[in-house]
Amino acid sequence: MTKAMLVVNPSSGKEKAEGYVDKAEKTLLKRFDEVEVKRTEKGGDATDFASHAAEQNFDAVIAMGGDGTLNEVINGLSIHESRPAFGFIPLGTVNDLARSTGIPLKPKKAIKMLETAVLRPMDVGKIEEHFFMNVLAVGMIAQAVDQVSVEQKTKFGSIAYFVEGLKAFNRHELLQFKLDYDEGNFDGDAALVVAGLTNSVGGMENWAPDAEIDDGLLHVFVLTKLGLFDAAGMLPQLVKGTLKNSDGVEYVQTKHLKIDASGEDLSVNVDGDPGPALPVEIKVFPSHLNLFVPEGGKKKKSFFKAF
Ligand SMILES: Nc1ncnc2c1ncn2[C@@H]1O[C@H](COP(=O)(O)OP(=O)(O)OP(=O)(O)O)[C@@H](O)[C@H]1O
Repeated sequence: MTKAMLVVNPSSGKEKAEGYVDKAEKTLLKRFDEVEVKRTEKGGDATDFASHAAEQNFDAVIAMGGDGTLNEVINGLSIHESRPAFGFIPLGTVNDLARSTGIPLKPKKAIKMLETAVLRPMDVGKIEEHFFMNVLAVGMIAQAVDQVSVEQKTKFGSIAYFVEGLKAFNRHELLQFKLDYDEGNFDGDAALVVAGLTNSVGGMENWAPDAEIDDGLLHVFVLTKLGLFDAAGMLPQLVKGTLKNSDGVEYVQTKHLKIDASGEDLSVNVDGDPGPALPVEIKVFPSHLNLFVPEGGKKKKSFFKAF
């Protein structure tokens, strides 16, 4: 007998989640013998539910929510030896994992996709004691993104990030960073360090076109200049998918990373939410989870059918 858990954050996606629960449950019942629906009430619930599902040998945990909820579910699953398959119905503002895998951004379509979805291995990162699925960012702009409140996101969606990001350009001072990666180190001034597992970062799908969700690598970008003028110069490269070649950008691929910075008390933005303070150690767990992705997606060789 197969069992799936549907973890719903009713506050996510401008509080529209509830309207999709019935449809999602019915769709999952086409694939699984039993579906348990769990609604979160506060931060931490989604992690506890997912962890419980792993302990109870559920076959799959499907998250319905924004990146915060997805990150929590990944944390609940990743600590276990035996991990249920992971799926999600995106409801938030950014949804880089959906953008990177062809999972529809529209909830109705994402639910429909689950009927025929296949499993694909995905890497998970670990920063200190916390797992992540998309991206880490450190610098003044990342600090600014941390200032966006849940209320602002619910009301204004991605515009809230944009406004806070623009404000931060006024104080884009360079910081003294020290990075250690597999094949070297960086010791110098930078405005922003971004380390991603996915090709899409902050909703920008061409950020790191080389990145695959199962390549076992962190794609690290060190932006050594980042005034409004420099950012405008990088824009065409970002559109073309060649950001790594931009003037003022250092790019490395690595499995391990240490980040430190002197001066400011900086914390790391993890998958769009505030995370631990520097210094931090980061490690990739290759193909740690199996993710439901659209049938016939981009990279067929590592897809497999289950349930
Ligand atoms: N019932 C609830 N009411 C209010 N907040 C909740 C509830 N359940 C969970 N939360 C909190 O809501 C946070 C934000 O959720 P999430 O990121 O999934 O949605 P979002 O803010 O709409 O998406 P995004 O961050 O992509 O914009 C979670 O990290 C969690 O702490």
